[in-house]
Amino acid sequence: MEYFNFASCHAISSCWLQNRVGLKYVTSFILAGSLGQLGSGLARLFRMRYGKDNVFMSDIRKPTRDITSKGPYIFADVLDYKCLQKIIVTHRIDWIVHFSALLSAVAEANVALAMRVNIEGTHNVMELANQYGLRVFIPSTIGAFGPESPRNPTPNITIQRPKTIYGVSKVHTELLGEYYNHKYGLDFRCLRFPGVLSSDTHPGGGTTDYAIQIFHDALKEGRYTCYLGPNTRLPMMHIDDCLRSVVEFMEREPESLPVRTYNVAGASFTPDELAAEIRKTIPHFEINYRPDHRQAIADSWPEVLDDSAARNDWSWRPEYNTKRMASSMLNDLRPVYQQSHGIESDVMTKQQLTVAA
Ligand SMILES: NC(=O)c1ccc[n+]([C@@H]2O[C@H](COP(=O)([O-])OP(=O)(O)OC[C@H]3O[C@@H](n4cnc5c(N)ncnc54)[C@H](O)[C@@H]3O)[C@@H](O)[C@H]2O)c1
Ligand SMILES: C[C@@H](O)[C@H](N)C(=O)O
Repeated sequence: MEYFNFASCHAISSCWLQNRVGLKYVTSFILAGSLGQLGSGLARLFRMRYGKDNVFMSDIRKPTRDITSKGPYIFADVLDYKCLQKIIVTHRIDWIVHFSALLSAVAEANVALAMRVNIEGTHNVMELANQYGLRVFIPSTIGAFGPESPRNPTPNITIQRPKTIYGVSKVHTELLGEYYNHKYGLDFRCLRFPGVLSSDTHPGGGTTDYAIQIFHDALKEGRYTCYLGPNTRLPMMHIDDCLRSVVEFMEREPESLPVRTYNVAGASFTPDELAAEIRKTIPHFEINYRPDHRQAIADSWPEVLDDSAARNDWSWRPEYNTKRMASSMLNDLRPVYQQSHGIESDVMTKQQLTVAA
C-alpha cells in the first residue's frame, strides 16, 4: 500500500527535471526492485525526465493501481535469468538499474535469501548486461565498510571488511562490476549511499531506518524509542539528494569517470542530535534508547563518509544538511498525521514478511 503520495523530488527544480541533454539517445530503462524505498522515487523522477514509456518499473511485489496507471510495470524476479533476458530483449532495454536487495537488518535475519537476492541476483544482472551491451547502475552502501575501515571520514578507497552479509554482498557487487568493466568494458556504475531519509515510502529494514521512523513517531506520539544509542553517528542523505546523485552520475559520459564506485554523502548525525533538531519544531518530543542487535551493525559502519572523489570527478554536491532534512521530513509528514492516517511502526517486520513471502 502506498501511504503517501507527495510529489517526491520536490526540491528538484522543474528546469532540472526537463533537462534531457544528459542522454544523447532515446534510452529505455528497467528498474529492478523499484517498489522499494528508493526505486519508487527514482521511477517518478526518471519518467519525468526521460518519458514514462521509456521507464519500466519491476519488482516481485504486486503494484498499486496508482503505480500501474503511471507507466509500464513488469514482474521481474532478479533470480530468474530467463525472465530478465526476455524483458531486456522484448523492450529493447539499454540501462538496468538494479535496486533489488535485502537491506542490512533483514539480510542478517535471513542470510540464505540475502545471498540469493543480493549476490545471485547481481550475477544475473551483470551477466545479462554484458551479453546485451546494457549499462548498469547498482547502489552500494556505507554497509560495504567495516570496523577496520577508517570511520571518520571514510575515504572512497580504503580497507573494506564488512561484518554483515549485506556488506559482504555489496563489496562483491562493487568488485564484480569493476571486474566486468575492466575485462569486458561493461559500463558499470555504483554509488555508496548513506542511510536515505524519505517520507513517502516505508524503508526496507535497514539499520538506518530509525532516522525515518523517528519522524512518524514524533508526529504521531510525541515520543520515540530508538534501537540505536544516543551517540551513534551515521551518515545520512535526503531522498532528493540521493535520486539526483543517481541521475547526475548516470548521465556522465563513461570516459569522464576515472573510477566506477563513489561515496556520496549528505550529513552525519546521532539520534540525540536528530532529536534536538525535531524539538525545535515539536518542543515536547521525547526520545529514549533501547539499543538492540542493530547497534553492533551501526558501530561497524562509517560515521562520516568522504565524498570528495565524487565532488571532484563529477561535481557532486548535496543540498540537504541535517536541519533541512528534518524540516523536510516534518513538513511532508505533518499533513498525514493531521488527517490521522496511521502508519505501522514495525516497518522491519512488515518488510521481512513481504520479502520472505
Ligand atoms: N534505503 C537506504 O537507506 C539505502 C542506502 C544505501 C543503499 N541502498 C541500496 O539501494 C537499493 C534499494 O534500496 P531500498 O531502500 O529501496 O530497498 P527496499 O528494501 O525498500 O526495496 C528493495 C526491493 O527489492 C525487491 N526484491 C526483493 N527480492 C527481489 C527479487 N528476487 N527480484 C526482484 N526484486 C526483489 C523488494 O520487493 C523491494 O521492493 C538496495 O540495493 C540498497 O542496498 C539503500
Ligand atoms: C545504509 C543502508 O544500506 C540501509 N539503509 C541499511 O541500513 O541497511
